[in-house]
This record gives sequence, C-alpha cells and structure tokens, in this order.
Amino acid sequence: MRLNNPASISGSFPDKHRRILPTRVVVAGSSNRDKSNGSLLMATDESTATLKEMRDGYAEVVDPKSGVSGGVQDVYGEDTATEDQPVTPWSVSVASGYSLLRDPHHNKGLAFSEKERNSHYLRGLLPPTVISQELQVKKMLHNIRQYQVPLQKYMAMMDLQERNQKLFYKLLIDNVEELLPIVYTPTVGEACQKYGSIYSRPQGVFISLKDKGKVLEVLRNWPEKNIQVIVVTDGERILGLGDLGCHGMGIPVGKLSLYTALGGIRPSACLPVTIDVGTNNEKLLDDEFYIGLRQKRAIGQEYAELLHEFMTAVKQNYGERILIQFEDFANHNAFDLLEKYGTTHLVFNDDIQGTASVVLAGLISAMKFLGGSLADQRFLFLGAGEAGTGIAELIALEISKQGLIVSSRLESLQHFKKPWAHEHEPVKELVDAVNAIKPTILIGTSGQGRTFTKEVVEAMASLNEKPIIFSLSNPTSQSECTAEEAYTWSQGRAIFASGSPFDPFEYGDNVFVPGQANNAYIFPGLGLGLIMSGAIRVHDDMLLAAAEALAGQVTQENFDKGLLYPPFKNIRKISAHIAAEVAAKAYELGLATRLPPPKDLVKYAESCMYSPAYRTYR
Ligand SMILES: O=C([O-])CC(=O)C(=O)O
Ligand SMILES: [Mg+2]
Repeated sequence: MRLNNPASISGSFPDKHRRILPTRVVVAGSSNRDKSNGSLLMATDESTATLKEMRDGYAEVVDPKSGVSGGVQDVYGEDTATEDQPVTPWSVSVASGYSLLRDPHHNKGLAFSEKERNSHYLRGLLPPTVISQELQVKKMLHNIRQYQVPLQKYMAMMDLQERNQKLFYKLLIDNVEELLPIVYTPTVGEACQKYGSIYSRPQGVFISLKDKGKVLEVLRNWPEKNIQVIVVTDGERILGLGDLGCHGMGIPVGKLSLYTALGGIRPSACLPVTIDVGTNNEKLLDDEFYIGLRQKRAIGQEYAELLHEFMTAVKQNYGERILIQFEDFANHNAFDLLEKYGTTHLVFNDDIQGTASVVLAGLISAMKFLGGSLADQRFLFLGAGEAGTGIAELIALEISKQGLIVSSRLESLQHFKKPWAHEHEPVKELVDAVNAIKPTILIGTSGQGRTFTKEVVEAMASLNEKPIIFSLSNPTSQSECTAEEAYTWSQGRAIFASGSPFDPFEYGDNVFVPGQANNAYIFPGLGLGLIMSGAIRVHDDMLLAAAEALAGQVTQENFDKGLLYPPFKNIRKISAHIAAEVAAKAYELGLATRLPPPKDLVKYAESCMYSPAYRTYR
C-alpha cells in the first residue's frame, strides 16, 4: 500500500517525493476511491477541510473557515497527538480492499465491521464473522500460551506486529507482565543470537560500512518520515551476550516497541537502527545464516567517520529534536559517543544513564522503606563498565560520594573507571572484597552469570540485616545470581532486584516478588518527557528527576512484598509521571522548546500517548 503507482500523481509534487505519494488524494466526497490502487484519503468533514500540501506521505490539512492548520498528518493515519502533530477530527486516510488487510498500520482483521467491509471493498476477503479487538486479544494470548518455547512466542509476537500493529500493542499493553519477557529480556537475547535464522522482514534500518557517504539516502529509504526517536546499536555488546554484530537489531526493535507500549510514542515515530561495522564474533563470521558484513570490526577513524556521518544525517533529516538512544555499544565507544554527541545532539546512553536512573530509583525506595540515607551506605560494584560506572556516578551525584575501584590499578584503568578507583589492597575474590569493604549494597553489572556465589550472598547477609543485592546483568543466563539464590542464601532477608525478570519465590511463609531493575522503567517515560517538551539536550538532573518520579510510584504494599519498584502493569501511568518530571526539568533548565509549557504535565503526557484501540473507518 505504501508505494503506489507514481504515474498518476499530479505534476505539482516534487519529483523526489513522487514515489511515496498515494496516487490520488481525495479530500472531498465520502466515497471517493481511486480504482487503480484503492488508496483513499477521507475527510470526515469534507466540506471544510482542504488539503494544502502533500509531502513525503504527509498532508497538511487546513480548515479554511478558521484558517487553523490541523498540523501535518500522516496520511496513512495514526491517531496520536503530539504538539507537532495534533489529531484533527477531519482527516483520516486508509487504504482499502486487499491492501488494507496487508497494511499492518490499519489492518483490523476480523474486527472490521459490516459497514467497513462494505465501504472499503473487503467483502469476500474476510470470513463472515465480526469480532471485537478484545476477543482478538484473547485469541492471540491463547495462541501464544500454546507455545512452550519462548522464542516461538517471540516470533508469533513479531509476526503479529507485522500483520496488525494495533492488536500487537493492545495485546502487549494489556498483558505487559506476561509479554515483556517475550518481546524484551530475556527472550530478545535469544532472538538476537538466532536473528539470522529467524530474520524475515526489515524492522529497522541497517547502515553498514558499505553505505559510507550515503547514510542520508539510506535513512530516507525508511518509509516513515516523521521520526521522533531512534534507538541505535552497533551490536558490540548485546545485553551480557557480547558481540552479536548485525544480529543486534533485535535490541533496537525491542526497545522501540517498549517506547510505544510503555511510553506511548507513536510506532511510526520510532526508528530502530543497527550500524554494522563488522563483528569480532568468529562464530557469527562462520555462520552461513549471519546477515551482517563478514569482516572484523572497523575501529578508530573508520568507525568514527561512519558514526559521525550517521549522527549528522539524523539531525539533517529529522531536525534538532530527534532523540537518539545509544544502546548496547561496547564500553569504549559508549562513553566516547556520549561525550562527543552529548553537547550537540539530544542523546542518552540507556546502558549508562537509563540503568543508572532505574537503580537509583530502587535505592531511593529502599531507603524510604528501610530507613537510612544513601550517604550512609557502602556500595560494592562487580563490573565497572557502562552500567556500573553510570550507576556510581548518578548515586554520587545524589550524595556526593565515591565508588570503589582500587586505585593501585589506576594506570591500567580505562578513563571512565578512574573516578571510581579507591585506595585498597587488590582483592582476588568477590567474597574477600565483600568481607573487606563491608558493603550494605552489592550491585552486579558484570555481564557474568552466577558470580554472586553462595559465599558472597552469605557474606552480605552476615554483614547486613537487610542486604541489598542487585543482579543486573541480562539476559537471565548472565544474572549474577537468581532470585531463589538471593532469598535462600540470605534466609529471606535480601532486598533483591534483577535486570531480567524472575518469578515470585516462596520462602518459608513468605512469597517474595523480585523487582526488575531494568532501564525499561525509565527510558520510555524519559523519552516521552523529552519529546513532549521539545527538549534539545539530556541533562543529568533529568535522570535524577526520572529516578525520583519512579521511586515515588512505589507503595508500602509493593515494598511489603519485597518490591523496590512498582508493578509493570501500571507502567503507562508511571511513564506519564516520569515524563512529567523530566519535562518539568527541561523547562526549568531552559532546555525545552515547546512553549508555553502545558499546565498539567502528567495529564498532558497521558494525552500524548498512542492508543492501540482501533479507529472506525467511515
Ligand atoms: O535490555 C535490557 O534488558 C537492559 C539493558 O539495556 C541491557 O542489559 O543492556
Ligand atoms: Mg542495553
């Protein structure tokens, strides 16, 4: 449906846009239909709406009476408002007939009403029954539960996303606790490991070394034009699974479905990008199903040039306020990119800053319910990479206190680790470090599974009445310890949270529900706050604000079950609160460009959110 026959486009459109315009755009008349391809633009109040301009699949619709612009509308019809794109009551566009059923943005499957089937040339293309979206959700959930293997569930979800986007999001939003582990960690990790075999359709843009000099053109091949957020990876450190090269694409795709499901960003405004500079993963280079460049990773200038071209092209194509989330880059590049582009672009690194914010939120709520202050705690980190140092930095920002890397290693340390080096005898075993340093809080960001051994957890439990233990590495296989281990080895005293989800665990008379200290709590709301305020830079104070907003959503009841985080089932409400606090910070810091600020930021955030409910096609 997207690329229609350009031959019949009127000559007034610039050539470069022809290929993506519908062959005919109809503003007046209720049943106009271009017989040649079935494309149809309907104005619900046809007499007053005129189409002022078409460009790149967008139409600016103006009400001639008031002269008020309805804003730029996606003529393929998504119905969420942002300040740039308010929804007008009088402009909708849909394809019809068979192409409507094949268009994931508008397909409703069996939920098309009798009336819609009549007016959109669907008769005979669907079986007679008409069902509700609720029943479709029930059916899909039933089907997904039939699969025993998580990867099969993942593939069924991806398939649904390609077939019926609104149903995909409705299913995910209404069943977030059940389906998050499927579209996100841990299953997305396995999907990335097998991405070559399960790959069926492009879900984002691949930019490889072959595209050097043409990155802008490559971006313009993506059908959606009004992008608000990009998640980009180079695949070098996918979760705790290491270098997965081009197969890392599963991560931006997963993160962006969360942007929509948890943060309410329109799906068409989300662009997953994988930058392929090769891989050092020998297994993948030898894998006949590998989909990326078969070469060792480019480094140094060659790497920097491609990244720079990408960053420049993104801003050129999408403007100053495009949000770029760096995801799963290896340490050295992650810190360099953030430093290099933090002052010129709206960027943040999810693994450094998103993770830091979510962990800080958990610690703030732990302090609130246990008593005590962060300044009185001793932190021990296993893993001084992006997450570890990012967390330490944000905690330090909150309490002006330092982390714990021994300074005898200072010379050999990477620059981002140096601020956290402490005077201490080098220690070999983690358990010795625990006994020597006597931390109250142990945080694992090592990417190494099962490193919080029985001895380590027991040592934490002997030192603390309520040892706080965070096993943050993903997916589950890389978690420093399991929930069961943390609760059993501490005799049920640990305050435990993990990056990947664990089931509730029964210990003695209690059922402990482990919290999921995953940046998924933060980035969707953070992104929404940045976008809705038109922020032009990310500031550390916004991460603190996000952490406090998240901690503010935890109730005594949550904590009594062992939870440092509110349940994911309320995530849209949580995201709205985070977004509001982030936007408030952006306004306060003079970094917001959407003026004047809305009066009630929480309400405004909620009103901006994408709705997965079907719309009626007249
Ligand atoms: O993706 C996740 O679950 C959290 C994250 O950013 C990572 O582990 O790299
Ligand atoms: Mg990550």
